[in-house]
Amino acid sequence: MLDLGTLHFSSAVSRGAYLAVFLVLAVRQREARYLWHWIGAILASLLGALVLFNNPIDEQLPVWVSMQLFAFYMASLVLSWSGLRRFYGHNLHWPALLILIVLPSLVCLPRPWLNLSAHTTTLVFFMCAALAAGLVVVEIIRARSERLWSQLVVALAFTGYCASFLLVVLLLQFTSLQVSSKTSYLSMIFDQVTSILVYVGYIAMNGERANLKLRQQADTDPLTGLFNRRGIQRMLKERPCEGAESEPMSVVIGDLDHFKRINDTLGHEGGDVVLRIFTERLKSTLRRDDLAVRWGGEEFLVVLPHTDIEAAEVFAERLRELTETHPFQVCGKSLAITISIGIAEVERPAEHFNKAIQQADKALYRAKREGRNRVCR
Ligand SMILES: Nc1nc2c(ncn2[C@@H]2O[C@H](COP(=O)(O)OP(=O)(O)OP(=O)(O)O)[C@@H](O)[C@H]2O)c(=O)[nH]1
Repeated sequence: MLDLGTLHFSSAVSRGAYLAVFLVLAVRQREARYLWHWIGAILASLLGALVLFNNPIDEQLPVWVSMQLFAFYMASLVLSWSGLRRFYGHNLHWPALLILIVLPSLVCLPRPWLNLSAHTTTLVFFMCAALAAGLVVVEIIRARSERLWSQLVVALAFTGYCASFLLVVLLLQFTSLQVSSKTSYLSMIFDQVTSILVYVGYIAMNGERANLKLRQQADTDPLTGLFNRRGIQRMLKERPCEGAESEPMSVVIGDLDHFKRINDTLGHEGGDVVLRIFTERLKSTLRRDDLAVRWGGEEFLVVLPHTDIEAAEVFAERLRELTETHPFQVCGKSLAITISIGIAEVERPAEHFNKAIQQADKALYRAKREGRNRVCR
């Protein structure tokens, strides 16, 4: 079996390794300030491990050593929590964080004068530690909209920490449990496993979010924030039917008329403003399940689930009218802009989506040929 000294040593070494990895990440991702909190958390627990390494646990620890230990381990937990708050974009309340870090140490301070036993101060420490670990779990539960699988690993680890700290509180309070080399041995093994889950979990959360962001950027048109072609193809692959196969589905392709003239008179920036204003109008006409896509330069595609060709025509006509009757205010000028629209119903199965787009595209060209500012099917 491993002796306690070896466990403390391996704990310190593994934390040193995590520290190196997190430092590299923090230097490469300067905007990710939460990484510095997690670096602080690892550093604090590394220092705590070194203090334990230097002090035999079977003897009652001197007040000064207990204070250091409690402060380092509380700092590790609290900085984990503050890092997560930053990760999710929440504000920090530094005074509250500091109080939580130093409270167990402060309780140690008057120990010799108030005749407080080490047992009482240890109890306070574990209660504060359970609170801090619980706060981490609450933070992750509150942020479930982030949809990161890796945050579940961190939540699991901190649930384990919180439960084990509460268990120690109960045992200290209601049994004659003494902190000894045997209990320390078990807690060290538990900590070694759980801290791996926490730190690897943090690295995975960081990577998973970066991946999601990249994928979102690749699927989104930066000017309008709508899906681009790639985005809609992926979306349809992931949600192929948009409802039952028996449900109708239609596609609408709209192209702003004479857009080149707008660019020629107002410049490219003016043209961009028109595209943004049109996007807002388009969005205001959509239902929750409808998907809008920037299909090309001044061409927009709308996928309308649960919609037959008649209903799609009503939608398209409304969009055409909204564009025509509300002049666009750009660079202090009021512009009358119109749109030509082609529509088609998607034959089932949904694999015929591309065929429907070709049909809507043909209808759009007919709308252009027949004089623009109209809907064709
Ligand atoms: N401002 C701006 N212009 C764009 C963008 N993408 C494409 N365009 C311009 O859109 C114009 C499209 O011109 P055309 O394809 O000739 O079509 P049009 O002038 O709208 O004429 P019709 O479609 O026939 O009514 C071109 O001048 C492109 O440079 C963009 O992101 N921003």
